[in-house]
Amino acid sequence: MIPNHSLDSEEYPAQINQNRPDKPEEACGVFGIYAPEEDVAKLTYFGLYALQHRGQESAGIATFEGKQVHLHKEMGLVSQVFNETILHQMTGTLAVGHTRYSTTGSSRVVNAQPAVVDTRLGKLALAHNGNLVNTTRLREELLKRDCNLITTTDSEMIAHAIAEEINEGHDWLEGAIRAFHQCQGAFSLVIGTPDGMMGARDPNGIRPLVIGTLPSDPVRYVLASETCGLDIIGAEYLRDVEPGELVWITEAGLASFHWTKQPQPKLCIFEMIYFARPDSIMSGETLYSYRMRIGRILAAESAVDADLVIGVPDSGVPAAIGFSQASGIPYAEGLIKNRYVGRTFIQPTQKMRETGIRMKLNPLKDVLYGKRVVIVDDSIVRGTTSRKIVKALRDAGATEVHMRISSPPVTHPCFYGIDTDNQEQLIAATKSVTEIAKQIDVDSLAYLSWEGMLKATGEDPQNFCSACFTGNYPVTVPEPVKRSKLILEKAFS
Ligand SMILES: O=P(O)(O)OC[C@H]1O[C@H](OP(=O)(O)OP(=O)(O)O)[C@H](O)[C@@H]1O
Ligand SMILES: NC(=O)CC[C@H](N)C(=O)O
Ligand SMILES: [Mg+2]
Repeated sequence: MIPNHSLDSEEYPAQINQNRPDKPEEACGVFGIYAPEEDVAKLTYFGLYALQHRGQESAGIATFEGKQVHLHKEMGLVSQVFNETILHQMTGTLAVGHTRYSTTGSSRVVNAQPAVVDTRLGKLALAHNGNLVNTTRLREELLKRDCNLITTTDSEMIAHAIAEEINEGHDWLEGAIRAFHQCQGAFSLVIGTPDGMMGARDPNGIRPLVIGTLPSDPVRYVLASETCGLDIIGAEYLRDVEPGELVWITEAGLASFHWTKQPQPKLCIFEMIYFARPDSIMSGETLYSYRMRIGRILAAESAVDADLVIGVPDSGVPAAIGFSQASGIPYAEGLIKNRYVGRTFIQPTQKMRETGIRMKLNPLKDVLYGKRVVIVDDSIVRGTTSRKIVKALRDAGATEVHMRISSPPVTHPCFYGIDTDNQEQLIAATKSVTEIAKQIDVDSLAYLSWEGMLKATGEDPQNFCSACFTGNYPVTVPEPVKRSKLILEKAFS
């Protein structure tokens, strides 16, 4: 157990992390389970294992045994942070877990989650996916209330805001709800307490959070960022935590509270396009199905004459299959992914990122030689992946390379918990499609339309946040925060 981290030299304001070439596009994974009869630490470990793609910097679990909290968190992957011995010591009736990719506050162990904070009712342990946009104000308020903030994360601020309300006499639920009203931005939360576990989403439900049940009597509940976190432990998907909902899970079961009068669903569409796992259910179906469908729409919108369709593993593959089905052009595997290389390339320099891509994806010469190839990926963010891949395909003998992207151009950074880069790093923020095609050296390039992407969800397009494609941010981003990531108007025009 390592409760002893302290922050020595990092300065505040902890604005949203910016301009870090080593950052892939990720968010965080949260998990929680209330099941006194089970080994909750081990089940949380498995849940986090399934949510590893959401954050690869650090991992942590807190278990509650009455008022006692066992906490272990470290930098690294879930499999590196935990082992049998550690998990064995983490007894309890409920557990909360987190895989982190930092968005506010640096990537250091002190900032790893769950954030554990003392209150008059006992400790709370909070795991957060999302990102607040009003951290400067919130921090000032908390400091005025003499809070002992030891990290530079927004997540710790939420934990302290709840603790402050509890310490002023409110109970867990009132305290949490009062604190949520002080937070602006994206927050999907799992919060452990000695008396039960909470799950909550911000009024827009920007980040996902689902509820599952264990096949047990009495019914026990599980919370996870995605349904793949339920599948791995044999829990059944019950439903999503709704935007603006708080669920309270105790020995008595699950109670639901709608803590805000005007919830307005704005699920992040990038979760559907790229971020979440294809076997996770969102909007009533697995994302594999959604991604196949947008591949089909892409083929209809931007047909091309070619011999072969290939996908960029992993996340480009379902759309490539859909593209092939709709166009009638045969699908093949043209790039083999080394399964031991993580989701993306966490290297500090551009040169190392590029080596990372070669290490990760290797072209199949026999498949590609002499062929006119359509290559489908889910997104182009900085353009590093596409440029390298196109070169590799040509080196392998492809005679033409046509790139098709199953999302619109990413032109704006995310402030709500996916770490798309600073705007000037986003290739489509400053370049036209023709310029991008030239830069990545393809014979043709086409993106999915924004309308096509949203129509394919089968839901009201208003129910999604697509700010990274439009710049229309559903939760107002304060000017100083905007400035930390956006190209200033003058420079842009
Ligand atoms: O334009 P870029 O900045 O290079 O980023 C875009 C690439 O990054 C993502 O893949 P990633 O390798 O992160 O994960 P995946 O294996 O799940 O596809 C995405 O699917 C694109 O392939
Ligand atoms: N990507 C996320 O969801 C990160 C959660 C939180 N903002 C942090 O930086 O720790
Ligand atoms: Mg990819």
